[in-house]
Amino acid sequence: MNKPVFVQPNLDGPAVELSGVEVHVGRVPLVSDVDWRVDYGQRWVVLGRNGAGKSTILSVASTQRFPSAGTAVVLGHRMGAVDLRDVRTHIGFVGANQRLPDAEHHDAHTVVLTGYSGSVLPLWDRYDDAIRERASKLLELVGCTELRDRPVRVCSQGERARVRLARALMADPLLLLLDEPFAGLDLPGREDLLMALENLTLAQPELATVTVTHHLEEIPATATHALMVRRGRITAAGPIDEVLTDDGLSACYERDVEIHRINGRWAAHAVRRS
Ligand SMILES: Nc1ncnc2c1ncn2[C@@H]1O[C@H](COP(=O)(O)OP(=O)(O)OP(=O)(O)O)[C@@H](O)[C@H]1O
Repeated sequence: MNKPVFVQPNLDGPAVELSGVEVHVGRVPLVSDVDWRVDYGQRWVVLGRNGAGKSTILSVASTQRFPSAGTAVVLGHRMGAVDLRDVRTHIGFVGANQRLPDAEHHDAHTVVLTGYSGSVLPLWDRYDDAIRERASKLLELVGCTELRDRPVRVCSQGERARVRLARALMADPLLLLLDEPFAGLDLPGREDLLMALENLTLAQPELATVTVTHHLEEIPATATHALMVRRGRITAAGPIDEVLTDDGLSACYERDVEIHRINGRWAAHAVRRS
């Protein structure tokens, strides 16, 4: 039997390149013909109706799921060709329903620390003073300094969303994937998290980010590209100013919508015909 080949991220090519990707469950196709390239430094948003296939595409980009057909190259390595466990440690993933299983018994600072070891339980011997300080700084970045000693299980939904983001950043990722990170946040909470994301991308210009969202108000002002998905297929992908148009979004949502842009931020509503 061949030994697994352990590899480190390769920064020469794109952060993610999906070519002809399909994902099937049994004979049911969840997504088909997905061609998508994310370069380092790009900040993508992914839009589409419920069930369109956004999370499925993200699960391939995060290497959690293998494509049924086509090729997926993530951080410079083709899935299926090499052992990706070391590459995976450079991918930050935040999901709206992502549980922080046993870690829920721990305080927020401890939960953030587990992001460094990529473990569910804290591995205390791996956290030196600098790592602990980094966890504190990330809690500060997401506006949660006061949660430091609070058990995560008593934190509100919005507070947990921010703790998840800080945890994902602990590994110092090259690729950050956020699946509906704003779900359940109130307006100030959403704005704080947006600001945290915008600050992050300013602080780490080479980081590639992909954010799935249902609301244009949740698009960071620093977003550069948009991917639109309808019924498992990409309807548009490219620079956000070119693809996030009334026609583009209407085609994606199969509904006439109108987009507004105010001070670099986005908003949309359905066109009502009286
Ligand atoms: N294991 C599975 N078996 C059958 N169908 C599945 C399976 N997993 C996902 N699906 C279906 O695939 C489709 C795409 O799911 P996905 O979660 O990618 O959509 P999404 O665009 O992220 O939706 P939402 O915005 O509602 O989160 C959905 O119709 C879903 O029901």
